[in-house]
Amino acid sequence: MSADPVLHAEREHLRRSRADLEAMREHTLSLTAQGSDHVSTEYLKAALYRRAKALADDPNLPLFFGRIDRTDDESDETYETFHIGRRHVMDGNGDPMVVDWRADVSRAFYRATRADPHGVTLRRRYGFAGGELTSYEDEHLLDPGEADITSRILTEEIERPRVGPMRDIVATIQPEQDEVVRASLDRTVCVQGAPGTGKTAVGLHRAAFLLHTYRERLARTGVLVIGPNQAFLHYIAQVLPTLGEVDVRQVTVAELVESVPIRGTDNPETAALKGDERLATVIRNAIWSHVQEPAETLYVTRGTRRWRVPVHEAADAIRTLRERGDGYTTARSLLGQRLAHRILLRMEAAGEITDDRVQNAVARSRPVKDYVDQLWPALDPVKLVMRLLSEPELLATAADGILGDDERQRLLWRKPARGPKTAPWSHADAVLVDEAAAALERVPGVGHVVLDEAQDLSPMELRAVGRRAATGSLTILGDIAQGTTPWATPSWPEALRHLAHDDAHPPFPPGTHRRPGPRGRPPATLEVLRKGYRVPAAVVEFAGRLLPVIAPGIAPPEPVRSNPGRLDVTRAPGGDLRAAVADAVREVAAREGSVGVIVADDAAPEVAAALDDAGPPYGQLADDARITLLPATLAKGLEYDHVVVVEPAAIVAAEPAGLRRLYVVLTRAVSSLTVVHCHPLPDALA
Ligand SMILES: Nc1ncnc2c1ncn2[C@@H]1O[C@H](COP(=O)(O)OP(=O)(O)OP(=O)(O)O)[C@@H](O)[C@H]1O
Repeated sequence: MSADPVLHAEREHLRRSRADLEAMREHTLSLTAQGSDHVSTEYLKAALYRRAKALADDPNLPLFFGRIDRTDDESDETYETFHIGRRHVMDGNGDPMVVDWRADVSRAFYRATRADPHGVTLRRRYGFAGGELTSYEDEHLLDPGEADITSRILTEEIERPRVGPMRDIVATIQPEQDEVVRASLDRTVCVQGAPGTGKTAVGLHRAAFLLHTYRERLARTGVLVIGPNQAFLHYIAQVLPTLGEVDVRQVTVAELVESVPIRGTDNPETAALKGDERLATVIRNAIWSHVQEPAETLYVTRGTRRWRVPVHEAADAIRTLRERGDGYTTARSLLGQRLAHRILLRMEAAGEITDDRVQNAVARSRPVKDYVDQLWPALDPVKLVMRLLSEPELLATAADGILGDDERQRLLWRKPARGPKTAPWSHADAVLVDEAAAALERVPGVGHVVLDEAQDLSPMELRAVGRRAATGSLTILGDIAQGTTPWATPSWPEALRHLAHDDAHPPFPPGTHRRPGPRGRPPATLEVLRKGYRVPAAVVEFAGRLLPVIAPGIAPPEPVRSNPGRLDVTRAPGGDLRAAVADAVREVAAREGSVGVIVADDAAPEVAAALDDAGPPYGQLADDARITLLPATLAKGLEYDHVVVVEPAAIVAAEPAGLRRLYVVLTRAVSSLTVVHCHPLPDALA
């Protein structure tokens, strides 16, 4: 028995909670799935199986990490106690043993302060080793004599060595983060935050919160998480499943717009132009340029009679359809019916008996179909964009008054493509195809989209993301100072404008009357996270020297960790970079925690050779090794206890936004940063 009666009682509560969870699981397993038919029985079976799986106890994760005791406003007497954990656990009577961290009662655990205690008399945090409760920490929020302390449990969580993939932060979500996590589903929230302020963590926890709070709605519509690349997705992949959410799709931007085989790359200028929002108008112009003014009367023969739709009536039908604001294909699909309707009116005027079946038959008749095909031809998004990038005349018409001669030249492929399978598609082209597809027909969206590293997306990419959330909301996470693409967003209002565009109201057809938007999207709010949970003070000070140059007006994170961390800047003795790198990596490898060796992309083979010769064993990004060698362009969003940055000058020289890349790279460090160089450091750092 533990000497401390409080600890003893809490351990007892943990033991009982575990037993209750096991009972819940056994109960679920004992249920027989009995649907009305085979399919629904199988469906129920699967649902029960998943529920039982979700109720499995992970012996290494505590069932609860905190507790609040509350009093109601009237009397100080009646206490309610809630243990707060990753999932809800109830006893045999249905009373809560542990409440889900996302439940409404749990909010006070995260938000209560001495100034605003939310009715909380006691907040308790627990220390755990493995799954076993080892300590606790109490705050009596109503006791004026008790001083504010920095939670040791929070400090330990922040300062623990980082090994393996990203973990959840449910036990220690901070008030400014909780505001974002618990923002309601109808709110789009844009988060600007310096490196390590917890943007990614907050975005994933908001997804988990929304899935819990709006379970039914989101089960139907879905949640989508979008990250910059596979390495990043791999790093964050386990966070949502740990929180019990296994149904969230996590994709890269490239996967989001996957429609053509990518076999080419664009130079930065061309990619920037293809990402420019003017291309949305060019694409719509190209699409709508296919609609012709009718020049001939439409004749339809039925039985012994011939009916006609005169040119001005056909033109009228086409004009009204264009003005509806629907996609090209959607509007096209209505034209046959509209023309048939005109014929029906004539039939009725002539005394014929008609009904819907007659109208449908006329709409599907050969003459009407041919007429529609000629005036409003069917289009395919892939072929349309292929032609736009191959046919100077089509591009010239579509870009008239929008792009200059040189810009049009830049867009055209050097050799016109012969077919969609062999065209030299680039990622930026795939984004154009996505835009074309949306201009033809609206794509179904999801209930919520979490977009990470949003500052790097082009306007056209932002549109592609925004349309996935056309009927939902977004969490947009990023840092203007970490924007490294040539088209990185200069400001959040600008990015939000692209994200919130409305495909139903494209910038075309020009001169036509537009209906007001069918749904007013609520405006997005911008939140700024300031406290930094990753980068220690010494490293913040060093990397922060770049900020006035790369992003004036953006503040560095305010480090929460008490340990100032360690910074070593080493000029390679005798100009031998390889030896100096191997030395540095060997030295930091002796410390506890993960190691990231970050180099200019070009230099990766050389540094790999140096480590092979004289360094400790290491792996590449996918290997999950303790020491990872990684190219600078893949470091974004990741973190390592000890970071060795090799030759900053080379990282800066490698790309136009090289100084921003360097800022990203330097801010991956959790405990120590070692900079090894031969060439002088960039002025701003020196
Ligand atoms: N409230 C918290 N409690 C404990 N750890 C936290 C908290 N908030 C963030 N962290 C940790 O701080 C680190 C940085 O968080 P995260 O990667 O989400 O930051 P970020 O703002 O997305 O950084 P970057 O801009 O570099 O991508 C992670 O290890 C995360 O778990």
